[in-house]
Amino acid sequence: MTETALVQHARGVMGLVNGLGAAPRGVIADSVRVSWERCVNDYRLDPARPHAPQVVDGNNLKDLQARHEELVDIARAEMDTLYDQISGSGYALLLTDANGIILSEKVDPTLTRMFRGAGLVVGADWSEQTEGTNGIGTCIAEGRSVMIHRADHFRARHTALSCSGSPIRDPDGEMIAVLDASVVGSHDTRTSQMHTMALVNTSARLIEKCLFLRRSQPYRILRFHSRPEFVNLLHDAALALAEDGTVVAADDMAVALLTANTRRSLIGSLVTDLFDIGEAELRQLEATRQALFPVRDLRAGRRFFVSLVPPQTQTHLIATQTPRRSISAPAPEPVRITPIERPATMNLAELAGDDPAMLRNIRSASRVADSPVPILIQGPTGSGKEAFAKALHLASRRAAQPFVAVNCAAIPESLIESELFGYKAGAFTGARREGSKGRILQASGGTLFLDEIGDMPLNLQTRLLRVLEEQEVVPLGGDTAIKVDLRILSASHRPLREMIHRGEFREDLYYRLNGITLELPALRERADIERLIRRFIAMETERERPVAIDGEAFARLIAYPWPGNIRELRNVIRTALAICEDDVIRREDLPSELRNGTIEQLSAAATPPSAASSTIAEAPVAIAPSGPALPTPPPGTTPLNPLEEAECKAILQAVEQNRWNMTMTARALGMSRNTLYRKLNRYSIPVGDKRHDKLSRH
Ligand SMILES: Nc1ncnc2c1ncn2[C@@H]1O[C@H](COP(=O)(O)OP(=O)(O)OP(=O)(O)O)[C@@H](O)[C@H]1O
Repeated sequence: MTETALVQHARGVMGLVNGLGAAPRGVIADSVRVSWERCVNDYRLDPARPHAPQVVDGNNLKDLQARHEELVDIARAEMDTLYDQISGSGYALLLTDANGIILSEKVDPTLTRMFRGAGLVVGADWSEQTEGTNGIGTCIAEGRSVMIHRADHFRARHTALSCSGSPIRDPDGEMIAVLDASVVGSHDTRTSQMHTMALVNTSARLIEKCLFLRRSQPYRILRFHSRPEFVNLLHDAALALAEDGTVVAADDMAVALLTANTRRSLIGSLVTDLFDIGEAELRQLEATRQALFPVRDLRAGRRFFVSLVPPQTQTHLIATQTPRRSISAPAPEPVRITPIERPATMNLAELAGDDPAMLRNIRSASRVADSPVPILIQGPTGSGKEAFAKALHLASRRAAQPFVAVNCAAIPESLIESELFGYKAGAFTGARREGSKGRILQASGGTLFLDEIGDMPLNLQTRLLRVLEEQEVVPLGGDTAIKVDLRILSASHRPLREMIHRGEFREDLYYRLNGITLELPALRERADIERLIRRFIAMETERERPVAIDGEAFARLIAYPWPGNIRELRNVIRTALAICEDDVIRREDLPSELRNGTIEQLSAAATPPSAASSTIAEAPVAIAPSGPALPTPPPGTTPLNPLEEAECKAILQAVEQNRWNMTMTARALGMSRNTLYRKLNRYSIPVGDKRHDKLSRH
């Protein structure tokens, strides 16, 4: 901001507070005006006065962090998830205590300097009393979520910031922290900041939930939701119960679902007065741990599903991670499998199985299940993107409305427009006489799933964007717009971000579709492949009696890299079941690519998990025995600056230490796999070397 702009901002603030002038820019919300008044009248701050950030000293900071260790620990995992969702957008995620002191942060390492310059550092005091109106301090002062966008800030020097802060409360309802996402110098509009605000709010609620569950460990915890698939996920409602069934704590979701006024109004009630459940049933539920039981809310009559977690010493928050499979130990005995009925559609929990990445996806998705936040599903072909989209639709309030899937890659380019937007009678030669409604209109009220969105031609991307922004569609040959109400889910196996850089995909459409991104893992990366194989055999067999798979065939299915993912696995199993003799699947029932060679050769043939998220340069890389040497940049690319060189070295080192396992490398570097692949691409580090891939699989 120029000197003049700074002075103008300060003058505008003072003018408004003193009732003399107009707001500095646009319309200022009442809550911002009230905050500015607090800054001037109560804290005696001057918006123009230069002011160094107030940072607590190292020892005091350590004390503060130690005092909030449990909170910081819980928040870290959630901040990692949120960061993955908004990484690449230049945000700093900040956790502060109830006084606005930053306790921890999650920042893109390349932007650290910029955030430091803006005063967003661990230990800094962002209370309203010190920094004036801002996302953290004003959230604390108002006791609610706030978005402070650019010129809403009181101090002129903060007007490059956009901040979204959400309060975090302890199980007693006391505000103990703020979670904030801030960006410097972004030209995003206030409206596009709303997405970030919604995600920050959800993360703050989830941190509260984890804290609630951890602090309620000495009690029985009753968890409930109207949708059975949400029970025992972080999105459900929870009541902590004393031995005799008295509610000793309730979370906000319980307050909302039971339409109570406050947490306090639930505390002291007997659970048997809230639901039509008796003590005997509670005991039975406690013994079966996590089994679901249908109940009715005795006051409002709503139906819920409940589970009961017994008192425990270890937190039981979310599904535990399954250890990675070992491919070196084939099952020696044939595995017998009892047939099960094939469900018409699978729900989210069934699709996720026991895979941690999939479970994380469900957690992310369940936060926005009933909101209009659009979801972009990325994953390699056949990994289950459409199945996941359908399950998301069925888990939302729109479940009874249409789910309309459009595969942008399958429709000829010349027909996409009429297929999507519909047309009036006689709109073009060859059009049906009665016209066509179009897929967008068909989906109105329900969900529109845009599959292979990366294949949509650029000119139609522009039209689609307009439909999404205005929520109305004009059919071809028509002149009146028709209002639509759409939930948008989209999917792509192509790297959309790279397509944006190449000018093949509109950036504004990308952000409009990508409220959150879910990455579906390739089948070879799933931790629950053995369970999936068993389940497919059980589902696909048409026999009534059990079937079996012998150890050798089973080991081959586990070792094979599955370039076609779940779809390929299903087809291989269908064929094997059709041709196998004596109801036992053996090696000879498998296709040649799985049948030939040793098991080690099969697994060594694995291709890198790059197809979904990135196109990685194939240039060879030289790795010196003493440590990683930097790859030679391909001709025509800009040489690396010293900072990039250091980052490239650190990534190479981490990649080697983690034996080219990209998931572990990303975790070690504290970045998402997507970001890692982007950086590998940027630094021309190839991941296609089969030797490395083989190493990563053991
Ligand atoms: N977790 C799962 N368990 C069982 N079956 C699954 C699972 N995920 C997907 N499937 C099945 O695998 C097949 C492929 O899934 P789907 O069509 O959803 O993949 P996709 O990623 O959308 O594929 P593409 O990229 O080719 O469009 C479908 O028959 C689907 O029902």
